[in-house]
Amino acid sequence: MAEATAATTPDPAAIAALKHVGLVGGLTETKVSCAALGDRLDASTQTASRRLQTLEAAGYIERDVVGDGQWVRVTDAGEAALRAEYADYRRLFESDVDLSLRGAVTGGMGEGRHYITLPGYADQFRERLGYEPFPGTLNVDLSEESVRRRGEMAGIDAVPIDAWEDDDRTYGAASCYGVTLVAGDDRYEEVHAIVPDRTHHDDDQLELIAPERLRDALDLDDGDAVEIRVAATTRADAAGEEASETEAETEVA
Ligand SMILES: Cc1cc2nc3c(=O)[nH]c(=O)nc-3n(C[C@H](O)[C@H](O)[C@H](O)COP(=O)(O)O)c2cc1C
Ligand SMILES: Nc1ccn([C@@H]2O[C@H](COP(=O)(O)OP(=O)(O)O)[C@@H](O)[C@H]2O)c(=O)n1
Ligand SMILES: [Mg+2]
Repeated sequence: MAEATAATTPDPAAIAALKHVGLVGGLTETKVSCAALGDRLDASTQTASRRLQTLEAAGYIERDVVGDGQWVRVTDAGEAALRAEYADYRRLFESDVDLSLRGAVTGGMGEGRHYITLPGYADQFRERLGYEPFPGTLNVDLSEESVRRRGEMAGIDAVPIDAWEDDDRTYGAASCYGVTLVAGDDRYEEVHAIVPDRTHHDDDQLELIAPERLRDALDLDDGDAVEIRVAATTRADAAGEEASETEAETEVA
């Protein structure tokens, strides 16, 4: 079984250039000159040009060079990177992140069951999530809008599942986000969206685990619309709780 690898991520300087392209209209399409971009970034025209090349190579922008500049459009991957930045700021300043993703139930590659039941993962699920998941992952094909918004999950606290190895190979780490799965008038609260570091799926699929077979619990078939409400606890919340606990302890002492 081939192991998928993550693509290289542009550095913060390239992300700053991407933000500027977005601000001048690049989320649809905009004409950019490297001289103006350089001014804005306090860098030379050559540096600005290199940043655009980096962003293009990473698949974050598409470019069409013309005589007096270039038309630039931020791609979905680029927008997701900007939304991940946005999530960091929300985490800093907001305690109530409201993220709801939508999509349709779909079948996957039949591998979820294998991974979920491996002892190296199953033991961690039991200890850290407090339940033994049904063997498999319910796959959700996210809407275009939700594919763009899923980058915001970076700002929400996840339960980490560590990498491990056996005699034959290594197994990658994963993050579990507490979610509520809503289907019509029914909902299932004890669900986690599991995001493996290594996966064969693109960003458009989100995998869910739960103590029960969700297709039975919520009477789901392929194609059924579902909403995934990501729990509104952020690191800002957690920091606030820790601070008030410390204050309370100080008062008692
Ligand atoms: C807990 C967990 C760990 C995973 N670890 C790996 C891994 O180490 N290497 C890998 O190639 N894929 C890994 N995967 C991803 C699977 O290869 C695959 O992308 C996905 O889980 C298939 O699910 P499906 O059968 O529902 O389509 C992992 C998946 C899960 C759920
Ligand atoms: N909590 C869960 C996990 C998996 N499932 C389903 O259980 C089956 C096995 O999961 P899987 O991940 O091995 O298979 P696919 O998602 O690749 O089809 C699939 O039909 C999933 O949709 C579920 O209904 N509820
Ligand atoms: Mg699955």
